[in-house]
Amino acid sequence: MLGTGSAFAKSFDNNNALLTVGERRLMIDCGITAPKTLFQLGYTFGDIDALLLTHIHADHIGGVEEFAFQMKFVYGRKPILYIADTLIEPLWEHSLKGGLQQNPGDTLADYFDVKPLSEGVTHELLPGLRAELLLTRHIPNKASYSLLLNDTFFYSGDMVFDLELLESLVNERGINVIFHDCQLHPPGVVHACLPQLLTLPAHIQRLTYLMHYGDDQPDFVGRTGLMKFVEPHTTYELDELTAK
Ligand SMILES: Nc1ccn([C@@H]2O[C@@H]3COP(=O)(O)O[C@H]3[C@H]2O)c(=O)n1
Ligand SMILES: [Zn+2]
Ligand SMILES: [Zn+2]
Repeated sequence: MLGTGSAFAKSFDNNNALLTVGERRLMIDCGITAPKTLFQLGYTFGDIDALLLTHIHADHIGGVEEFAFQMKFVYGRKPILYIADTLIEPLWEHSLKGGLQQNPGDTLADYFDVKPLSEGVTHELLPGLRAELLLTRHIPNKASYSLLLNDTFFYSGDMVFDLELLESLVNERGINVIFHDCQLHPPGVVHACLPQLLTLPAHIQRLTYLMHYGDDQPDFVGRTGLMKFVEPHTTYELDELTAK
């Protein structure tokens, strides 16, 4: 995990991840803090093969302009950009064009090898890494996607509490690890909040790890029921997590 903080956290970096599969690396979201975090952890943008974006908020896309410019002008190649088909136009028109457009007619494709993802369809992102996007509720009229990885691991994009979805993922789809965004204080208007997540049945809590939390997270250690916190700047072995 590059970071595990909420959008406003200052002691935790943005909730972004770097997945390594064999020799290849996929970054999940690239927020404001991602360029500096990568540097602090000893990576460069040149180490990244592909970027996947969950939705358009600065803690998830605020570092994309630098990523795009560095890949073009420092590393001289187009990384893969995996993104929901519905987000391509708003990402360029509403967020990136102001900084990245150099010539009229420039598009995302001038910086990235854009691979549109359709919701509900499994795509192979890297050899050995399959992903399905799930449209999950975050902010009304704003698309945000969560990820099902290799049919075993659920990684929430920002989303509200959705008991029905979590039950169906675990009870019907065989998900055995959940990384879920967690707002520590209620009410959970645009994120699941801790009191809501504490109502999850025990067998789901045991599979659940909390991320995207605020600066007072240390006050909540030991107060998360059967759920654990995802730690920042920490590597998790998916095979080990999902094998439990
Ligand atoms: N309707 C909204 C919209 C946004 N927000 C806050 O702004 C943050 C943007 O990044 P986030 O990680 O989605 O978390 C959002 C809320 O903290 C919020 O609280 N209510
Ligand atoms: Zn966020
Ligand atoms: Zn968000």
